[in-house]
Amino acid sequence: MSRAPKRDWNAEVPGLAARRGALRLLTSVLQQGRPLDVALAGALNGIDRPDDRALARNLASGVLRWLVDLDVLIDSATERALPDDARARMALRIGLAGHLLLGTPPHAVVATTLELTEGGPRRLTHAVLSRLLREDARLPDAPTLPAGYGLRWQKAWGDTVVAAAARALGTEPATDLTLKDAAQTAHWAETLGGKSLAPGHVRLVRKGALAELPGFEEGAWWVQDLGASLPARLLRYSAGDRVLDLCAAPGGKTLQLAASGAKVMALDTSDSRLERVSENLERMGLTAEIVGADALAWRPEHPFGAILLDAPCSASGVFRRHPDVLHLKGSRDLKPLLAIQAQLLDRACDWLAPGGSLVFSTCSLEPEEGEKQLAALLARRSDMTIDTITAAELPAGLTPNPGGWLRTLPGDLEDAGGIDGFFVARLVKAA
Ligand SMILES: C[S@@+](CC[C@H](N)C(=O)[O-])C[C@H]1O[C@@H](n2cnc3c(N)ncnc32)[C@H](O)[C@@H]1O
Repeated sequence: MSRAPKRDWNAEVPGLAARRGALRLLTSVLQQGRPLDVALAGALNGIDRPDDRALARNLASGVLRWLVDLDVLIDSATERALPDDARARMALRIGLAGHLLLGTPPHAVVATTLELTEGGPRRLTHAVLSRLLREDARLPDAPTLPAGYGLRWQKAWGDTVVAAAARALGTEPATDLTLKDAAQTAHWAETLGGKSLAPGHVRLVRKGALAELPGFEEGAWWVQDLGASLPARLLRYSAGDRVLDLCAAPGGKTLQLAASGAKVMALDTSDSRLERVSENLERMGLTAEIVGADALAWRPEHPFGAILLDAPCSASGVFRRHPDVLHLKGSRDLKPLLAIQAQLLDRACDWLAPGGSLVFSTCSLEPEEGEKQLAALLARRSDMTIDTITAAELPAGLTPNPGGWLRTLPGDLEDAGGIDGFFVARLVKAA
């Protein structure tokens, strides 16, 4: 049997390879429910040029940030709305994102969008696009949050936070680095031309290939949002203590704990994600004991002096870096996640030595995955109490909640480039 020749995506209309990649990425996220990062390898397979790959990712990310508003524009130019999953709608979203966000000239937008529509309604697509280009269609100042999230966050945090979330969604966030050696903060901030908001943290101002920056090869830093670095910073332990990083992969917090001298056991149920923990540890020249296990079925041999539980959650707090989280169906259904979080919390409390420290964190903006989960834990366990987080332990500009925990929200540190949405509570077990 003869095989169809492999298609050369790089030998077509200029810019088309990237747009085909963007289309496959968006189909994977919006129709198959795969996170953007997971979809990348498959969707960009066969696209060789790094700039085409980068453009495909930028277009897909732009569409995901501005999806609601791009659809409003498309619907304003058709009498009968195109189905949500129609190829023509996807092609129009990509074409408009290229034009309105990346400045692709109209003739290139029309040529590539019509090619992408392949087998779909070309005349209709052409008519919609021509009308929007002729009328000089614009996007609003900030994206509209996808259905559900605007209302949910308005109820939980109020209008100011919702407006800040919309601004954050429309902005590609700066890259944050965590340093292996916090004593070298000033050195690396200067060498990398970045800004430090906390010891051991550098926020990069310039863009570019991270692997080419000073310090990458030698393992002086890794990429981690400032918010994501706070849970490990707040855990109480001493160098040499046995610390359990429960739900550890891909390992940002494992690296922090190992770099500060703890004897870390990094446990996660996902073998593929644990491979990334091992790779990250190796690049950084750090060590930890890696355990691949379901924490709900596993038992430790000895209690731990400190446990970090960075629990699986909706991840709605990291929408700035991962705008796909706002469109993945699974992230909207909190129930199964809430049940796992509660069970993991109980396991962590049971495995803690008397007087031990527990940090519970979620990268979520949903109170059910933070404040309410904490309240329920305190109500059902008399052996755990809050160990109050103080302002002195946090980067300047962040304030702990009077209840003793930390909640970071859109709008926090906005002038310095913002921070992901996290909930962090520190608890202590009765001695
Ligand atoms: C929020 S991520 C952890 C991120 C990680 N702490 C870091 O900083 O890189 C949650 C992790 O929980 C893991 N997980 C989910 N359910 C689990 C279970 N029952 N047992 C162990 N790990 C679990 C997932 O595989 C995922 O890697």
